[in-house]
Amino acid sequence: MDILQQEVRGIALANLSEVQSAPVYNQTTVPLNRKDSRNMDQAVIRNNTANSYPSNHDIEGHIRPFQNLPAREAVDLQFKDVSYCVSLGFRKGQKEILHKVNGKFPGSQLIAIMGPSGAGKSTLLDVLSGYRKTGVEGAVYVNGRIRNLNSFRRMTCYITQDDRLQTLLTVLENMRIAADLKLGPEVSRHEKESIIEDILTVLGLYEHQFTITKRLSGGQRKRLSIALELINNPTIMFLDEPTTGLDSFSCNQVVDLLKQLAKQGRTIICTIHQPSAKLFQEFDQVYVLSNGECMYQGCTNSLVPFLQSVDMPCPVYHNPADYVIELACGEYGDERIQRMVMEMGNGECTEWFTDKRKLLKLEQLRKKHPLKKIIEQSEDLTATSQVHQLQVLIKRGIIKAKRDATLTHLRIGVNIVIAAMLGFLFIDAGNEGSRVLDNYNLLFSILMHHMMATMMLTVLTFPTEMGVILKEHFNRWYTLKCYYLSVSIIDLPLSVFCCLIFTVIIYLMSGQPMEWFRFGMFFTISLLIVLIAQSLGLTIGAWFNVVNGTFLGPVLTIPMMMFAGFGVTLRDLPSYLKWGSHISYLRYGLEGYVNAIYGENRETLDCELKPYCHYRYPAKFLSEISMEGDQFWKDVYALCATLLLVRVFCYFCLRWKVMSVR
Ligand SMILES: Nc1ncnc2c1ncn2[C@@H]1O[C@H](COP(=O)(O)OP(=O)(O)OP(=O)(O)O)[C@@H](O)[C@H]1O
Repeated sequence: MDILQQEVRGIALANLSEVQSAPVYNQTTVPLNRKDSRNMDQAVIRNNTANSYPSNHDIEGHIRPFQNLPAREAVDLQFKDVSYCVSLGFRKGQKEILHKVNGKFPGSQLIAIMGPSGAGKSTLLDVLSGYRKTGVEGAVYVNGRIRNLNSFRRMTCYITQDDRLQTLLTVLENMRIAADLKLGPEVSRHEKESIIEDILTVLGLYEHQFTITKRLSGGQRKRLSIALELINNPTIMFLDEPTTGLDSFSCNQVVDLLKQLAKQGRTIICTIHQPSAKLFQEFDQVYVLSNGECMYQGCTNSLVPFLQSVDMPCPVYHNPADYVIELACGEYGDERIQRMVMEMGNGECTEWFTDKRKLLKLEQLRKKHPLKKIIEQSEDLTATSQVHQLQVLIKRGIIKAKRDATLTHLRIGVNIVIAAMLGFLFIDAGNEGSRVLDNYNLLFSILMHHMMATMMLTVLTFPTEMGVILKEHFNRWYTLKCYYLSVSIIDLPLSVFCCLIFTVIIYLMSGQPMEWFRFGMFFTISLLIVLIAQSLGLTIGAWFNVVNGTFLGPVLTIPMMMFAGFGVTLRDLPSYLKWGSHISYLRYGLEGYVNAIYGENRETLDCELKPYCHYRYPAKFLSEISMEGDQFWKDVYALCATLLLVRVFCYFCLRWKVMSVR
């Protein structure tokens, strides 16, 4: 398998040297056919409008090539007896989605996996790309040799159906980040810029390079998804429903582009629902699935003769793609499906390929692609060092944070507004002996604000980010460790700023003691609570979707509140529940606040509003709520330990989530 890795590396190195020398495609411009000229006309018309697509043809009518993405050596993909099972849950058994399917996907071809909804198209794509590993049986061969997943992933990319993009970055920023993460340090900035310019031009995104991604149209987003993965010039591209949700013009553009990529030696495999007759003709090969079995495999043009041969002729004027889907749906009876599956040998039959002689057997493929010298390759699939990944991810995080209306602007606004509201409600409560209980309520309110506002914001926003992480991590942009570290680092200054602004407002308005060390203690506790809440939010957001997370976040907080010592003092907690107060970080937070304000031998309080002040002496109040003794540092240590634990736990949750979907 290492030899295969070596082979891939060889291709990659060859590719790099080609980038530096003469680009292969300078000599191999592809003349336009009739369809191309039609497209060019359309492109020209659109170029005259405000929202234009740039033409990807030169003035002589040739398709403008990828100058900086040289051709790839074609890679053959074959699979034998591939089955895939999912567990339906505890004691519910298993469900087999793919039933021992076989197939051959030769290199340099644009291949469509078709079938009705639920036939198993996405599942087959996931299995072939290596995205799904658990529950998979059978063998996948790459150039005649059993697939080594690590080597295979180095030469492939996976483009999901939903465009998982960083919507707050411009097209160019997205491309630059992708180039920085996906191209090794040996590629210079100039080369990266040339590659980006080339890809954006060919994909018709050059004119939109300064547009924020969230403002792109569906078709442009899809092309950007493809552009991002093209940066490191993959040999095999898997695309899940690249045309879904696009108008016919955008569909044609995307498929035309895929065809160009296939012509350059890449194997392009995509699932597709029900293509129009015109779009269907664009594909070189079709693989039709029905209920997890192969009904047809072969050249697109051979589908009609095949249907004829099995006595299911395609009606005249009927789109063959529509007809075969109708058959696969069982509209003409299940026995027809079974007949086609049998005739096809569940994908083993190669009768209907264009040029059968060119289809090589596994041993012939191995001979054609001999083993190369083994070079040790690390298990790490990423192209750059972890320090570099961290730098790039932090850079991206900062751009996002500056533009994020929810996580940054709203968060700062909420902190200012809530601090001012609480300040007005508890104005000057901090120094007045008759308002000690009010002030205690205020401290608890501050604790709840820091906890809920930070946690819920993360619970609501992180699940959206999870999809992007899954895609980028699978496509080897970065390691999870680097991503997690970057998130933690980026959030820190914002947390400090929000906490500081909140603490200053509330501290001054509520008339807390004007001593720097007390302010420092108060701020420290606030910051630790915010960081713990953020980590809990990340954990819940990584594990659950938005709906479950929104429910579970507050619900899981209730026991922590019970044990904080607010309603029931720590002394009055039943002995069998005392353990709860030791694990409640809210208890340490509240105790820390109380100590910051009333501990450290605070002097006697003013008593101006009422003739009798029960808690004029702070020590008396501390004793009554059983928080006497200066516990502050113990609380800080406990909060630091909780923070560390939750952070580590969060990382493992994230890891587990990334692994479990596969
Ligand atoms: N984790 C799972 N548990 C149970 N059933 C599953 C699971 N994943 C997929 N399936 C089932 O497997 C079948 C194939 O799903 P898949 O998503 O591959 O279909 P598809 O052909 O891509 O459909 P569509 O075109 O609608 O996306 C469906 O019936 C789906 O319900």
